[in-house]
Amino acid sequence: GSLCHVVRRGKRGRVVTELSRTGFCAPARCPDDHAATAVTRIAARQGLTLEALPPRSEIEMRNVRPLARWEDVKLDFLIAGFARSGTHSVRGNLLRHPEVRIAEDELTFNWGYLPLSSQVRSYASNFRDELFENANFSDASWGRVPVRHLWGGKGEGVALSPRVLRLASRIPGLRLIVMVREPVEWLESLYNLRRFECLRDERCGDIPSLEDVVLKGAHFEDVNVKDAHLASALDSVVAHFPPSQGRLLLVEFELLKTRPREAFDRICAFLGISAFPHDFEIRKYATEDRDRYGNLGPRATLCTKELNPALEALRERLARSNEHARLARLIAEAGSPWVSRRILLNQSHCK
Ligand SMILES: Nc1ncnc2c1ncn2[C@@H]1O[C@H](COP(=O)(O)OS(=O)(=O)O)[C@@H](OP(=O)(O)O)[C@H]1O
Repeated sequence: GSLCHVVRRGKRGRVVTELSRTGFCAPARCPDDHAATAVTRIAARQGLTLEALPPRSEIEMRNVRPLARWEDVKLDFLIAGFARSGTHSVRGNLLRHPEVRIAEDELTFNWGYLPLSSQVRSYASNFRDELFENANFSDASWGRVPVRHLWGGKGEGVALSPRVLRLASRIPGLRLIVMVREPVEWLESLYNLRRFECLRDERCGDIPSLEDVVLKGAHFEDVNVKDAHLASALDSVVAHFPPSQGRLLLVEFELLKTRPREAFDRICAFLGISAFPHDFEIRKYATEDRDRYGNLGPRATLCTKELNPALEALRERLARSNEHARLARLIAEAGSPWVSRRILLNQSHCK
């Protein structure tokens, strides 16, 4: 397939208008003339004929770019969300697993209905063999080194995008791992990271207070109180990657935090790879933000007396959509043998 633009050139050959942007199917090695004929026909159907255009106009096909299919993407698993829920820790430890290769790039999959071939190629370059040549997989405690490596990646925004979820579900055999954190604590963590990132950036404008984010619906970057309704996003995840088909694993942040070995046993079983050996040190990643941003002031927290009204308002807001009960049900239905008290009993991290 190809994506092309039809433009009109005016006097002196300047492009006057881009008349249409269209996609059509043709063999990848289709000669230019044939492609031009196809495009001229498509343009004519839209009323774009030479006769219909002002004198001296020309129709020109430019920027023809070959398309690919989502089905052409090879990816075994994606850590698809949610941000601030331990996704770095899952990625970092799986990266040290000899049966797994993990893409260096963040995999946002922010592609169109048909991805460009160049997008698929650039994505696949994450898995070029030489990328891993120097990796050390000779740890004796792992025993046998496997032949087949699973290809994985992290794209923590994917779980929040029904469009990308729908398209990515076409990737053959793709399975998702989604980390779930109690929504109040999650919003607080996201707010703090984005605020610190913003403070570090000189072009950053006014940053609303956490109180205003909660009480007045103020938002900046990707911080929006509406997104704290994680269960609604998860409904979409489940619809496109049904756990009953083995396509989705939901892992609670609390499990990762309090019983990391169990969390990784579940992840390895889901992926069908060997469990981490007992002497493997499960590491924490992205937990150092607090230290990194220490010089920019204290973290905002909803747990102070002054912010108690905001905390209660957020809890009420979430209660109205039955957020915690829905999360607990989704986690249990996705096969988790354990749901934390934090989510099951709607316990605030402040207590
Ligand atoms: N193993 C473990 N134990 C306890 N806490 C952990 C762990 N791994 C990550 N974290 C906390 O998770 C937050 C970072 O999550 P992510 O890696 O998903 O963040 S990111 O969106 O990809 O930047 C960040 O949360 P906050 O510190 O509350 O902001 C990390 O401290």
